Amino acid sequence: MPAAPPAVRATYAVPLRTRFRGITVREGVLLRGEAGWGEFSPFWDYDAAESAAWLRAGLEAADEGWPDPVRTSIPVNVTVPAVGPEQAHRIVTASGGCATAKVKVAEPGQSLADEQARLEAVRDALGPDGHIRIDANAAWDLDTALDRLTQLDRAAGGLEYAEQPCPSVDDLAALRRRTHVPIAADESVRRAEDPQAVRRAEAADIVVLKVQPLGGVRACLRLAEEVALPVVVSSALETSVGIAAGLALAAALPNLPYACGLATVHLLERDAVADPLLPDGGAIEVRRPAPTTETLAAVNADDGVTARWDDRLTDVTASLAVIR
Ligand SMILES: O=C(O)CCC(=O)C1=CC=C[C@@H](O)[C@@H]1C(=O)O
Ligand SMILES: [Mg+2]
Repeated sequence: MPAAPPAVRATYAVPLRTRFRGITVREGVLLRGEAGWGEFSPFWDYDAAESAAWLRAGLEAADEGWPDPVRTSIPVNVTVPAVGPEQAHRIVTASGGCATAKVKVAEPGQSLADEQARLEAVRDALGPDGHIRIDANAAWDLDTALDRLTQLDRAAGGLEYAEQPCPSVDDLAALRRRTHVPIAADESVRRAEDPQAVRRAEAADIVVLKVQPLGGVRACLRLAEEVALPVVVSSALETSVGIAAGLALAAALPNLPYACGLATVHLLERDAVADPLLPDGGAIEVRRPAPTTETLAAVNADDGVTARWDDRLTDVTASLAVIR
């Protein structure tokens, strides 16, 4: 792997259609190497050391490419941000045929009633055969999680699983022993020193793997094998350049029992490619669309944002050299 990021690169900044994860504009750098385009877009709350994994993933895409796929299409969930019930209904109906919805809950400032109304609307839009999962982004303590899971499971007409209801692995394990709702670990894998702790503590039924924070497709395949739990591949809200890496992971996993969280390009107002990776019939085709001069111009960041990302790339490259 080269010590420096490829010289051919483009910094993008694209507004989100709905506030998500506290952000309203998604930014990052697209890198072009011998194997194609890669994406480097750590959120700003990831420091240089944590962002090294994100850079490894972008460089893997640009310089090496990915292992061969074993499937050609990936079933996906529609992602429903913390919006009101009418909008939630519309998002599911316009999702491109998704039979699974992932609903954000535990958003600051929202009540249990808001969440119940959102879940009821999503169930109405999906019908009785659809699957509903929730993501609390580690917001609840154990007692709150127990209470909320009971209430939200009822409002949803059954939950497929709850993603990261509590922050600690111990609380996830305790919760898992006391609820029938399956538990998925996300932050406990992607931001943890020791992603295997989840398996040792029997804290989850499912792990959510994201290519950028976990250092690339090959690193995720190794982790999936070691952790030996069903995997849901999710996005980090990338452009289609980053989503292609998630699809490559989902396509290369030996087993893929659940829909993946890769249908997030529609959360962006614009994409970096002309033929975005969006679902059709509830699945996204495994392919790798490339940006063009015109599509890059449409998402181009201004000089100030580009300078910030140039600095960040320099810092993260330095920490990558130390970590490697
Ligand atoms: O899994 C999905 O449906 C979409 C991706 C998604 O929800 C996320 C992407 C990026 C950052 C996270 O806050 C969030 C998540 O927690 O899973
Ligand atoms: Mg999550």
